[in-house]
Amino acid sequence: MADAIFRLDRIGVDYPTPAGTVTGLHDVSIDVPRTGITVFAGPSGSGKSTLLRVLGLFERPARGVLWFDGVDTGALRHSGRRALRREHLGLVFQNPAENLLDYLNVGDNLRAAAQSARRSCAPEEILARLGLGGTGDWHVSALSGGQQQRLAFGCAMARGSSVILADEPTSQLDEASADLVLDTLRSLAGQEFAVLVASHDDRLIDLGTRVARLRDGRLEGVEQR
Ligand SMILES: Nc1ncnc2c1ncn2[C@@H]1O[C@H](COP(=O)(O)OP(=O)(O)OP(=O)(O)O)[C@@H](O)[C@H]1O
Repeated sequence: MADAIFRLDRIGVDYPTPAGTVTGLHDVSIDVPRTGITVFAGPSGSGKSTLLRVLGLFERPARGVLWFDGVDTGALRHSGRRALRREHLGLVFQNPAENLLDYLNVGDNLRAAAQSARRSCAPEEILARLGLGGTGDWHVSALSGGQQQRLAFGCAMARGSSVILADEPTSQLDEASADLVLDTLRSLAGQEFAVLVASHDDRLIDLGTRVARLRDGRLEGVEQR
């Protein structure tokens, strides 16, 4: 793929356990496009979270090469990986509370996210894009779980992230809140981000512009839509 933000070549991850080595990923090779929603789908234990941790530069693979925007990330030292993460990668975890600072209001969460990437941001503009206009001075706990997840995506936008990585962003939400997250993903799909999501939620998988199916740590197939 000419315009890939990530290129993975035979990535393998091992976990040492008391019972022996568990292989989390076996020889995963895939290109991830610079825009659109790439969904990593698969049953529990298939390697989705492991793959997102590798892509988020939290986990160094035992084997294979991971390029980010043409850079071989395996050749980077810890500080280089951290800088790349800070400048380009936004993370959204499954539990809304993990994504936000509960002692700051909504607008200050966006400002803090921007500052962590040494940027400034216009909170009201981001909130309006997310359908959260007018909530800038609200306490985070006044938002529903779905709105908090929307704000977490907003924090990634405030950081200027070119890639947003989301691990099961709907799994801890009721249906109405999950709908808010799905709407947010729909609106991000046409924008300037690569959105990478791990999920086994069929409604989220349906939104994928590229769906990579994993099973037992192996890539079973990639569907371009
Ligand atoms: N820290 C770890 N130590 C040992 N084994 C691990 C660790 N993390 C993941 N694994 C193993 O690696 C494999 C892939 O796990 P992973 O969590 O990536 O799957 P998943 O598809 O995200 O599952 P789920 O949907 O349940 O979160 C599984 O066999 C799992 O048991």
